Formats: sequence, structure tokens, C-alpha cells
Amino acid sequence: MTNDDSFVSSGHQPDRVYIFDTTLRDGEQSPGATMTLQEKVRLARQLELLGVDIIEAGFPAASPGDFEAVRAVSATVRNCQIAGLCRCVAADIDRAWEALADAAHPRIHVFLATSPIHMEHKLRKTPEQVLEMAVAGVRHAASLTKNVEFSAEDASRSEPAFLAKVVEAVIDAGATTVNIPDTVGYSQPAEYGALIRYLREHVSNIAKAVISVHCHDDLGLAVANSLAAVEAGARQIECTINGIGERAGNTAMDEVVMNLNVRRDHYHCTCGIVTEQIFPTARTLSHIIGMPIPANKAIVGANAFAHESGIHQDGVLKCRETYEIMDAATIGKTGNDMVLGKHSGRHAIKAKVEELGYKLTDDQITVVSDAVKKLADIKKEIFAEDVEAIILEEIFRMPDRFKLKYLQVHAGNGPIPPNAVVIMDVNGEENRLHNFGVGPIDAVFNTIGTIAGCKPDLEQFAVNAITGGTDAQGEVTVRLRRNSYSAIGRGSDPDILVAAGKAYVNALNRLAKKVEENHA
Ligand SMILES: CC(=O)SCCNC(=O)CCNC(=O)[C@H](O)C(C)(C)COP(=O)(O)OP(=O)(O)OC[C@H]1O[C@@H](n2cnc3c(N)ncnc32)[C@H](O)[C@@H]1OP(=O)(O)O
Ligand SMILES: CC(C)C(=O)C(=O)O
Repeated sequence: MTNDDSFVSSGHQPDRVYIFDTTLRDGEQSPGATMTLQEKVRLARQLELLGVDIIEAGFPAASPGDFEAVRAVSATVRNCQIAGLCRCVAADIDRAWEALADAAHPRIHVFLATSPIHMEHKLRKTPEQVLEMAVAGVRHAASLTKNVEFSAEDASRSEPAFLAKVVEAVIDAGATTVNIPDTVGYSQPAEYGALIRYLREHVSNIAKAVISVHCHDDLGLAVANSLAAVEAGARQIECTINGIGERAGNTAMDEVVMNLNVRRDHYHCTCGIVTEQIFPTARTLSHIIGMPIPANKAIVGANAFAHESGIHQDGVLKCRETYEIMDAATIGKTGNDMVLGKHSGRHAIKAKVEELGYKLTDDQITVVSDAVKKLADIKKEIFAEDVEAIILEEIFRMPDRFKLKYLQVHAGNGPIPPNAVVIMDVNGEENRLHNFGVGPIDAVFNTIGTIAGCKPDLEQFAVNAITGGTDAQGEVTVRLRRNSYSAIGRGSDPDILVAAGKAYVNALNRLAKKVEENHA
């Protein structure tokens, strides 16, 4: 047994809510949100800075890619527990334990459905068989570590007495956290709270485990349900950054945490989240998966602290609290738009980089400074968003199989169809090609795809101006699909066609990487 007992439930304080982040597992089940191994490690590092208690890094038995991701996150993160999800199947549990070998604080998370509909139609097992499987799975996990979580999948549609029986049995078998998921987002807050209270009253050994909740947002109630469960005594919330997750998503971490913080008078609970890292983490995820944060999203949306109407503006100017229940700075949104330009020095650029939540080496700061100066030759004012686009472009771009070196596009409504000239490295070898298209973007993608030797389906194409003004950098996001694999690519440049070319090449690289990882 190589486990760290200090993180196991026995020592938990009654008013402490544990934050279990499942962005890398349930979050990744969100359509279009797949991440490469390097991206998962990068996000895990950010989650560690954010102060989450547990990172669910994946489902190791699901694929070699998931296994490697859990292994890499386990080897990287030191200050959080790392969980691996598995079915109540010995081989899944052994595989998870193998992936968690290097984790400082590993947790095995086993799950099994307990609702009549899942037991009968999906598992094709009787309740007695399910009870037996749950106990056997937890017992096996507990023979490897003391840190075992059991999830009763579809708990909210389960028969409460049977659910209580399963929960009692798995705690006896060694589960230290029992999770009561609202798997399909069906529960209403009062009902869900009542279910947690019922379990506290009807499971004789419940005090030996932390009660956890895991809610889905099918009816838009994931956050409300999670908070109702906390009121009823749950002390672990499973959630994701920006609320991504299977179907309509999971409980949004920023929203539950800020409810607990802003309304401490109501919940009387604390959690270990460094709230100033909430906004940087939301942005990091959004950039990694290419999924913009909706402007009207609570807490981290662009409009969350914006005041449009005169009476509100007047009130805020006189006293911020008239219309703001929290300070933007508490979630790491400074609102300080120090404008950078060609005369900015390394200190100002470093300060801006850190304000954005990035920790870069001196050499990386030099790369960013050089790129800022280059951009300042074309663009008058450099904003925080420009700096962030540069960081993502210059520092976090993956080692590329395909590298775009030069792009020239001819567009217009003359007799010559739109066409593009591309010079591109493939595995270090330079290729040149000229090709036509229906429009200029089509010409760019056609030419690049022909050089790369693959033309995946283009599922999504979005253009966004990073800042205001006609000299703004354009940010293009594309999603490509090839058979069962899809990948998002991003590119930014003051020239929108160049940004599109960069995004397409970025997506091709990520697609190639994904196919490679899953066939390793
Ligand atoms: C609510 C949730 O989010 S659960 C997590 C969802 N995540 C995933 O499914 C991860 C991706 N999944 C996969 O890669 C695959 O489904 C795998 C590798 C896990 C399993 O693949 P396969 O062996 O081909 O099985 P498949 O997915 O077709 O069917 C699932 C099987 O597991 C069984 N099963 C489902 N849940 C459990 C469980 N918790 N414990 C034990 N068995 C289970 C099903 O009854 C079915 O069994 P059957 O083959 O006897 O009918
Ligand atoms: C495996 C469990 C925790 C789950 O994801 C769900 O029930 O939604």
C-alpha cells in the first residue's frame, strides 16, 4: 500500500467543502473539448495553482491516451489528490492504480449505477448483483489504497432505500468518499437536498465518509443542486471549469465557489480555492479547447462586471457595492488595461504576463517581448488580450509536424478565382504550393491540406476580433474531424487570412498528435 492517509476523510473539518475538479474527465466528455496530453498537464498545473483539492485526470482503462494523461498528471502535480475513474471491474481498477503510480496523493474512483433503469437496461443486473459488484469493486480498490471514492451513478433516480443500502455497504468495504450523482440532471434542488439528508439519516456509518455531489446541467440546475446538497451536509462538490461536461455540462466551479464565498453568511462553509485564479483558469481552458466563454456567463463572462445603463454606472461610480456583489479582483479580473506598445520594456510585459496568470521563464519572456515589439510595429496599442494571444502562439504552440512559413492570398471579384501560395514545412522539409478555392479561406485550406496530404472535414470556423479597432488581431478557431477524431486549432494575426491559415495548421497538428497518442 503506497498511499497518503493525510488526505483521507477522517481528518476533514465539518465546514470545509472539498472541490473535486473533473474538467479533465467529465469535462473532456463535452463534445469538442478533447485535449492533448500536454494540454491536460498544462491545465492540471493551473488547477493546482487554483487550489482544487482533487483533480480527476481521466478514465485510465478507456484508452491508452487517457492512461498516459493520468500518468503524466500524476507525475506533475504534487499538491492535489489525483483521481482515476474506473468501472467496478478489477481490470479497470488495476489499470487506474497503475496510472496513478507516481501520484503524491492517489485516489481510486469506482462507479456503478444504482437506478432501476440503468440496472435493468444498461447493466442487465439485478439489484443484488449490483450491490455485490459495488462491494467487490470498492474492496478491490481499498486493497490498493485507503483513498477510495464510490459513485452511485444515476443516484438521484435510484430507489432511496436501495441507494442507502449500497452506500452503507461500500463504506463498510472501504469507501472514504461516497458520491451521489445527479447523472442526468433530473433533480430539483429541494429534492436533491432531501436525498442527501435521507442518506445522512438512514446510513448508519455515513460519518466515516465524505458525502460528495456531482450534478449535470440538463435543466440548468447543476449549481443550485450542488449548493442544496451542501446545505444538506455534502462536503465535496464535483465540478468543472466553465461548467463543461457531458451533454449540457457539469456544475461550474467558479459559480459554486463564489456562492460559497460571497454567501458565507448563508452556507457557513469554506473551500481552499484561490479565487484570484478563477478567471485565469477559465481563460486557460477556453483557449485550450477553443470554446469561448459566453459573455453573459455568471462570474467569468465578459459582461459579468460590465455596467451599461446610466443609473447603474452612476451608482457604481458613487459606491461599487450598489450594483456589484463581488469585486472583479477577487476572481482575478483586474480590469486594469495597461496599454503596451513598442516602447514597453520587459518589466511591463512580464507584469502583464503574470497578471494574465502565466508563469514564464526569462527566455520565454524574451520571446514574448520580441513578439510584442513586432506586433507594435503593425498595431498601435497592445492590450492584455493581444499579449495572451502571443503567449499562446509563441509559447504554448505544440511542437509541430506542419509549420506554416509563408502565406499569400489573392481575393476579389475579378476573373481569376481566389488563390493562395503557401510555403510550409512538413517534418522539417519545405514544401511550396499554389492552389485555388471557392473563396480565399477555401483557397488557403485547400493549399495547406494538399501539402499536408490530408483534408479533414471542417466542422467549425469562427472569427473573433481579439480587441477593438480595424487594426485588431483576428483570432480564428477551426474544428476539424477525421473519422472518430476531432481537433480544435487556433491562430491569431492582424491579417485574418493568415490567422485562418495558422488555425488550420494548428488543428492539423493536433489531429495528427491525437491519432498518434491513441495508436501508441
Ligand atoms: C456517467 C459517466 O460519465 S460514466 C463515464 C463515461 N466515460 C466513458 O464511457 C469513457 C469512455 N468509454 C470507453 O472507452 C469504453 O466504454 C470502455 C473502454 C470503458 C468500455 O468499452 P467496452 O468494453 O467496449 O464496453 P462498452 O462501452 O461497449 O459497454 C460498456 C460495458 O460496461 C458495463 N458497465 C457500464 N458501467 C459499468 C460499471 N460502472 N461497472 C461495471 N460495468 C459497467 C456495461 O454494462 C457494458 O457491459 P456489457 O459489455 O457486458 O454489456
Ligand atoms: C461517474 C459519475 C461520477 C458520473 O460522471 C456521473 O454520474 O455523471
